[in-house]
Amino acid sequence: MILITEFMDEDAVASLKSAVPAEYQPDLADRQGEIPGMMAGVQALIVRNRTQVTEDLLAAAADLKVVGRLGVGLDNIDLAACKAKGVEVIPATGANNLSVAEYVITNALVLLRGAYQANARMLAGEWPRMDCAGREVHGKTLGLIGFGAIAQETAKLAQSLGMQICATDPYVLADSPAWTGVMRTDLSGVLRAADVISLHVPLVDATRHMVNAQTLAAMKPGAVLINAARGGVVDEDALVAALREGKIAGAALDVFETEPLTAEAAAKFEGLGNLILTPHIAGVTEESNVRVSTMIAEMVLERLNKS
Ligand SMILES: O=C(O)[C@H](O)COP(=O)(O)O
Repeated sequence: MILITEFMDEDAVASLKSAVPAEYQPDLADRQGEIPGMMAGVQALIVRNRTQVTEDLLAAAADLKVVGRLGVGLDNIDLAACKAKGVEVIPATGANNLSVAEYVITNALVLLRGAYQANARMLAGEWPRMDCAGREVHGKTLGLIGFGAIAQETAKLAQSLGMQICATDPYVLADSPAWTGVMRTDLSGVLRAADVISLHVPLVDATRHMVNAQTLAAMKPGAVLINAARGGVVDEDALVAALREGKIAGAALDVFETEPLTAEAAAKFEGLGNLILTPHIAGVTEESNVRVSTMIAEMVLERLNKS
């Protein structure tokens, strides 16, 4: 039996159902408390980023062999507890690289251009030409904090637009071909050089609030920040202060310290110009949903067939 607790491409669900009994409840992550009670007989659990795969859930999952993750971030899964129970965790590595890379490039263009938030003023009869005359990305520097596969895809797109790239990542070896045409530096080097900074690190202890008052102060005046990684990597209060004080020129946030973003948690962003908020969709397009879902369906079935 397979239990799917969040949305998945319907064709991929159908292919699972044709092979093994599968229960598809795309809203089950909203009722997290019900999941442990449904785990008896479940050999594979398929989740996105909202289902919390905790030690408690695993304790109720005597038959579980594999967790398929319809995405790449694993901070909602207790990896140590999975390992201890011999439960394999399979992420959809690579399947949403392009959608995140396109998201970052779109936001770099929109944030530097500064032209797309004029509707209210124009509908009120204004003609704010000079306020909407922004900057080009060509010739600007994109700084990537974390230089894994998604960041590398983003770098390629940015280079095709004439951007320079600098990046930091202690896990990509100095002699990796990935660095060709990219300035390899450290965090402070990225903060100093970049006009656009994009985050590509997982949320772990070492990256929590990695972007804080100090790092924001070290960014170039006029620089912008894009976070499509994980909410906890950015200290939201420090970011709001930096935006209010004009220390940086804009930000795009796809991920938040609290998700879903409640009206209460969103209130601090009220009234900020050049701020783009999206609901954790950087990695989710129609196409990536098909790629991610197909990959996980195939890999989960392969894993179940082995046992
Ligand atoms: O980790 C990821 O790949 C992204 O956060 C997308 O994951 P999601 O599809 O669960 O939103």
